[in-house]
Amino acid sequence: MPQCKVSAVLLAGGEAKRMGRINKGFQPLNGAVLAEHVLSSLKHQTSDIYISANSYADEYALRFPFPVFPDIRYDFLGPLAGIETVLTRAPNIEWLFCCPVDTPYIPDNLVPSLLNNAITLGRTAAYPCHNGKAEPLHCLLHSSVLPELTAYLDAEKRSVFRFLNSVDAVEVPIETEDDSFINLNTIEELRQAEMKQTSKDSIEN
Ligand SMILES: Nc1nc2c(ncn2[C@@H]2O[C@H](COP(=O)(O)OP(=O)(O)OP(=O)(O)O)[C@@H](O)[C@H]2O)c(=O)[nH]1
Repeated sequence: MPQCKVSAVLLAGGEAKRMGRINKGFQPLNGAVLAEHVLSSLKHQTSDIYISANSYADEYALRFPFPVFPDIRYDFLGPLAGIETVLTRAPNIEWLFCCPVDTPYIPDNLVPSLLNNAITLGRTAAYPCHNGKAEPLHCLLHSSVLPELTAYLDAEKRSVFRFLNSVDAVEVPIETEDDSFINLNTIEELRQAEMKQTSKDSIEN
């Protein structure tokens, strides 16, 4: 298989309405903030990292050593707008793995699995399916999809899943722990995740 470069975008440009519009990625969970959990996994799986942020772009730029891009259209058109921005502004992207800031437990072999499947099948996009549920926000895209993505957003379409199907993305079954794609949208969900991890730690020790 040819050597491929995979970049990552941390998607942190949403409004976080269900969390009261606070800076979701900076909320603590088990000794690190959400963004740190995701970034540490991305560092092992990708060659360079970009951050897609809007309201809290300055905070991200101060805290993390990665380029931060606010959406180029206007804020809050959804995650595809952040992905379009990074594909447009970041230099030399070949493949881009997209990852929401609120999924702190992504599996360590996720990016290689998506890439292997996309390349083997000659596709320009891939996304995981876990426990029978598609996870389109954790997609891998080849940079060549940018014109289709721009046309899709110009047509005022927003669904990530439908976009992936329109570019014939491959769905990749991922067998891993149940919590791997857990998505924390409220303060209550964050608290529950913290409690679950604490009780898991005390059972293991
Ligand atoms: N760049 C960018 N990212 C977005 C946008 N909307 C959502 N995201 C990101 O996409 C991921 C999934 O977003 P959602 O959970 O649907 O939205 P959210 O803003 O995080 O939360 P809610 O407002 O409560 O729905 C999160 O990582 C968001 O930060 C957007 O307009 N631009």
